Amino acid sequence: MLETTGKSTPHIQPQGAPIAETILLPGDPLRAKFIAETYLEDAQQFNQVRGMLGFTGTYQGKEVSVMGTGMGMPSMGIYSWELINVFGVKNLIRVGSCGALQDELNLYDVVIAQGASTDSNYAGQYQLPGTFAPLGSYRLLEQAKRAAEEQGARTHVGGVVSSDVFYNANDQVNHRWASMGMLAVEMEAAALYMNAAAAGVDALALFTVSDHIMRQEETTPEERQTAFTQMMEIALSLA
Ligand SMILES: O=P(O)(O)O[C@H]1O[C@H](CO)[C@@H](O)[C@H]1O
Ligand SMILES: O=c1cc[nH]c(=O)[nH]1
Repeated sequence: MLETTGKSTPHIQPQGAPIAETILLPGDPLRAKFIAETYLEDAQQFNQVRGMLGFTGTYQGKEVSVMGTGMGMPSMGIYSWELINVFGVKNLIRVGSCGALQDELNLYDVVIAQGASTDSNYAGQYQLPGTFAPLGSYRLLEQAKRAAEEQGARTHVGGVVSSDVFYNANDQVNHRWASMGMLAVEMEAAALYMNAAAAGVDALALFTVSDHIMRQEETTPEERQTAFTQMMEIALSLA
């Protein structure tokens, strides 16, 4: 466990409660609570600032934390940066929902984001002499793919789009990303991958397909909070 005594940030105040080196990061803090209540033994809450609930416990004897990150790259950017650079977290695994862009994806399928293209300018801060390609950790990706196969989960590995815009005024945007082979759209993975790359730690984003953009199919908010258990179990196996 990482020692947090005396450490706090404007957004994470553990008050001495531990944080593990491996953390699961759903956007929705109630999904974090669900994961802690369903899977963790001896869970202790380590954050409640802004309702962004965080918990630490054990899963099959291994230490693991789970915390909400909110929606969008600025929010993910803050929480993942603080977890990595202040609290020393080393393995960050996003467990999100996504909108499918390709025909072969169905509701509840699992997507593993090998890379995350984006319409955001988050990479501008690094002042690179070109365009950065945000990639997931290959080590975590291999482990996740193996765990998904063992579980028999319908899984797709490839690129996702991390968008700043949920309600886009341009109705062609998703079709353009689909034409470049992107599997799905979501809103945070690129910022997570960039913060991890800048700090030299491992990150991976897993998703459950919550809606199909091209076929106008969707799940309910209750299902988004709790019904994504295959993805959660794959992520927990990475601890
Ligand atoms: O279900 P989460 O993890 O929040 O992820 C997706 O859902 C939100 C949009 O409804 C965005 O945060 C998007 O990335
Ligand atoms: O960001 C997201 C997440 C789920 N579905 C979408 O259409 N977009």
